[in-house]
Amino acid sequence: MLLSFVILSIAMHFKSTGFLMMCHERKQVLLDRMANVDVLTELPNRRALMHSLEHVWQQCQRCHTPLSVLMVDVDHFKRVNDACGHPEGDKVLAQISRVLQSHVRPSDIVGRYGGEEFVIACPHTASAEAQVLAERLCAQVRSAVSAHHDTSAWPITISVGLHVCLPGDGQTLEDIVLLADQALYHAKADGRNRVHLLTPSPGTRFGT
Ligand SMILES: Nc1nc2c(ncn2[C@@H]2O[C@H](COP(=O)(O)OP(=O)(O)OP(=O)(O)O)[C@@H](O)[C@H]2O)c(=O)[nH]1
Repeated sequence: MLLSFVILSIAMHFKSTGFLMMCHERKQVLLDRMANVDVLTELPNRRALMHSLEHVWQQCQRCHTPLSVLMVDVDHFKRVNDACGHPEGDKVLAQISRVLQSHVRPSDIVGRYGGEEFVIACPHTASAEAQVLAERLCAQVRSAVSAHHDTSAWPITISVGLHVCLPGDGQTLEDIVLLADQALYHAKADGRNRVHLLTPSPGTRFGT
C-alpha cells in the first residue's frame, strides 16, 4: 500500500514537471516569435531580417558569390491610408508581403524593414538575375494587389532599389542597407513603379 503510494507520488511529480517544462518551452517559442516576427505580415521583423542578412552576407563572402539586396517601398502609401482607411492599408501590406514571398526562392530572405518598406536578400545572385526578379515583383504587385475604396479598385505599385554586394568590397551591413536605400531613392525620384540598380562609382571603398 505504502509502496504504491510512493510510486504514484513519484509518477505525479514527473508528470507535473513534464507539464511545467512543456509550458516553459511553449512560452519560449511564443516569446521568440514575438521578438522576431512582424505581426501584420508574419514576415521576419527588422531585427530578425538584419540577423539573417548578416548570415547570408557572410555565406556569400565565404563562397565568393554576390548578394543582391532589394529595398522595396510601396508608392504613395499614405494616399491609400487616407482614402481607404488604415485597416485597408494593413490588408494591402499583408497582400504585398504574400506576393513578395511567393515569387522568391526558398533560400532568399524577405522581411519587413519597417512601415511600408520591405527588404529582400538573394544570396548567390548577380545583378542580371536580381533585376529580372525585381521587375517581376513590380509587375506582380501591380497586377495582384489593389486597395478597395467603396466600389473602385486602386492599383498599388512599388519602387525597388537594387544593390549588388560583391565579396571583397568590404561592405558592412550598414553600407549594404544604405546603398539599397540610395537605389530606392533613385527609383522614387525617377517616377516610382520601377527598379533602380545602383552602380557604385569605381574604386569606392567601404568599411573604412
Ligand atoms: N496601414 C498602415 N500604414 C502604415 C503602416 N506603417 C506605415 N504606414 C503608413 O505609410 C505611410 C508612408 O507614407 P510616406 O512615408 O509619406 O510615403 P508614401 O506616401 O508611401 O510616398 P512615397 O514613399 O514617397 O511614394 C504613412 O502614412 C504611414 O502611416 C502600417 O503598418 N499600416
